[in-house]
Amino acid sequence: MKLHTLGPETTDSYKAAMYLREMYLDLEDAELVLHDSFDDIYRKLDDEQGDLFLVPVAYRSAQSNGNWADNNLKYWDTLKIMDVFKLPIMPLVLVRNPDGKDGEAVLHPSTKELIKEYSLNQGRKLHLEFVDSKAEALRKFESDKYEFSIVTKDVYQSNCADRQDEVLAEYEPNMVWCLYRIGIQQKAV
Ligand SMILES: O=C(O)C(=O)C[C@]1(C(=O)O)C=C[C@@H](O)C=C1
Repeated sequence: MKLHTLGPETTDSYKAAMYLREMYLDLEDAELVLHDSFDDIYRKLDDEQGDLFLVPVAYRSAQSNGNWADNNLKYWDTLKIMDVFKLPIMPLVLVRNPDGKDGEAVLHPSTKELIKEYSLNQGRKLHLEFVDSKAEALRKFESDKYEFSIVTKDVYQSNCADRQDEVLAEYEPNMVWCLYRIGIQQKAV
C-alpha cells in the first residue's frame, strides 16, 4: 500500500508519516511516496485510488487558493478520513539575512501569519514569495536573494552553521494531521 505525503525527508510531513508507521502496525510496510507539493497529490487523486494520503490541516497551497478545509469539502466523495492525530511540527525559526534583498521574504504559506506578526510589530511592509515546502524556502533563502525566511530550526542549524544570519524568533506549534484513504470518485448527476 502507498502512503502519499510531502517530501523531501526534512519536511514535517515526512516525520509525521514515520510516526504513523510506528503507531499502526499494518502501515509498517506502507510504501512512502514523497511529492514536491500537496497540490501534486490532490491533482493525481484519480491515479492514487486505494492509497493513503497524509496532510496537515495547516496546508495551504503556494500555487493556488487551495487549502485543507476547502479541499476536504471539494473532495468529500473521494477522500475518506481514516484518522486525525496531533503531533507537533519541528520548531521553526524566523531568520534574517542582512545582505539579502530588502524586504523580500520566502516562506511556506502555512507560516505566513508568523511573518505578518513580525512585520506589523516592526512597521515594515514585506514582499512574500510562497513556495511548496519549508525545505524549498531554505534552499531559496540560501541563495542570498531574500532578507527573511521561516524554516525548520534543526535543518537550518545543520545546513547553515557558517552563515551570518540573525535568528529573530522561534516558534513551537502543535499540529493536527489528517490521514485519508483515497477512494473512487462518484460522478455527480
Ligand atoms: O514544509 C513542511 O515541512 C511541511 O511538511 C508542510 C507544512 C504545511 O503544509 O503546512 C507542514 C507543517 C507546517 O505548518 C508548515 C508546512
